[in-house]
Amino acid sequence: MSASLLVRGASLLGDTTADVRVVEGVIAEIGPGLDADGIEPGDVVDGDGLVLLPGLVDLHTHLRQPGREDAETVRTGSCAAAAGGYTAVLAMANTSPVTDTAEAAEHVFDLGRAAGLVDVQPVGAVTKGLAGEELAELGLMHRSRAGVQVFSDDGKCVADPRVMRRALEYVRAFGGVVSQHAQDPSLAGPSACCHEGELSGRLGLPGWPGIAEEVIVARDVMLARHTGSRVHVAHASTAGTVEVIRWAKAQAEKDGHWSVTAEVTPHHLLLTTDLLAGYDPTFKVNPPLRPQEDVEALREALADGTIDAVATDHAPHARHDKEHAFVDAAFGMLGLETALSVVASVMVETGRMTWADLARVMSSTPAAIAGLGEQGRGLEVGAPANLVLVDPSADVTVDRDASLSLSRNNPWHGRQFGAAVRATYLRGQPTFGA
Ligand SMILES: NC(=O)N[C@@H](CC(=O)O)C(=O)O
Ligand SMILES: [Zn+2]
Ligand SMILES: [Zn+2]
Repeated sequence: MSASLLVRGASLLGDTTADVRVVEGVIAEIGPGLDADGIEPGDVVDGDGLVLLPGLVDLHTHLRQPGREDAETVRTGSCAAAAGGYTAVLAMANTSPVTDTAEAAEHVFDLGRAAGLVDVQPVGAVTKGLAGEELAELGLMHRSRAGVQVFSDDGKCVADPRVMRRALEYVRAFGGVVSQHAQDPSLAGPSACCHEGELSGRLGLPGWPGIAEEVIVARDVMLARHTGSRVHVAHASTAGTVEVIRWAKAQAEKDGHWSVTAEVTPHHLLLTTDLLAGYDPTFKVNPPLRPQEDVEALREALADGTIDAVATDHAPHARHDKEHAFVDAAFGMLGLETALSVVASVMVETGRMTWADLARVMSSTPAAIAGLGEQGRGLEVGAPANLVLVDPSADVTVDRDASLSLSRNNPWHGRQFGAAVRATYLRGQPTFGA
């Protein structure tokens, strides 16, 4: 397989039909009826009936390596990412050891390059050991070979406002961003595991109220404004969070010297808290699945740009951590392989967004937030050929046992979707399908 290919007759961003010629990993020509000179016959791809999008970029992936290679490795997670149409993923820092030094970040970066299926970009921890007290080596991680731009204690909230303020001040110097797992630890107590509401009462599960997210988001946007820095809201899950972000974006626009961005997960766009009625730990996740009103607000916010991006929060867990009584099971669910199908079904097939909008929220905007400029260039001549071919009229049923992830905590098992990834290319090299 060479890194040169010709994709014939696909609908670019779901719009115009054209051919795309890739030479040595770079988009060389876009137009109707391109000739196949110099392209091996096996490298001419029939795109008829398919939608061509730029490779997806995930701002929020847990790859588990180092430390929990029983749940996922950089290689298996990269395989799952490529199968989901991704060409870059940001690998969260809550590994063991934590990615809180330049060496740790370079290690994850190198594992990603060695796997070679997606660009693995490490996220650096905000605090040493995710303990929430002392800042990690933010500057050294940024200046390292890994070039860390995004910092997060994800899995834990940077709860101390003084620590958050200092982190924002620190990353401002080099244009970095702090991605916050917004969960006030005292409002959502230590055993909170389910949306606090009528259902949590009935099930007898400790509740995790939306306000525990919203107060942290409100605090953080004020800190970002005060410090003139950039804050990113990880996995936004409530209507109240959307309101705060909407207000904050309007202020940031007027002020001009700070910014807030936000992501939503595919599961928070479709699944609701009533799935917990069966006490199945597959549906246990942080933040918890919320009621339909929140889901509606998140969809609207994604469509109108209040929420900037979709991020998977792919969180693989080994059977022995997930198969427990609900209160004891680990938080998190798989997401890389199904994200495009879910977002297409909720947002595109319903007419809320176009394929071009989907490419914006799943590729160019997340690339911009993470400072991965080349990954965000999209379908233009001269851009790296990071491509995904999507079948918009597939009829697929998710099978957890067909997953390329090492884990099986798949909340989509048995669900049917109308769009599916057919092939993925990283700089012209096929990484899935094809
Ligand atoms: N989302 C989850 O439920 N779990 C994540 C951590 C996190 O994203 O907060 C994990 O690392 O398993
Ligand atoms: Zn989180
Ligand atoms: Zn996460």
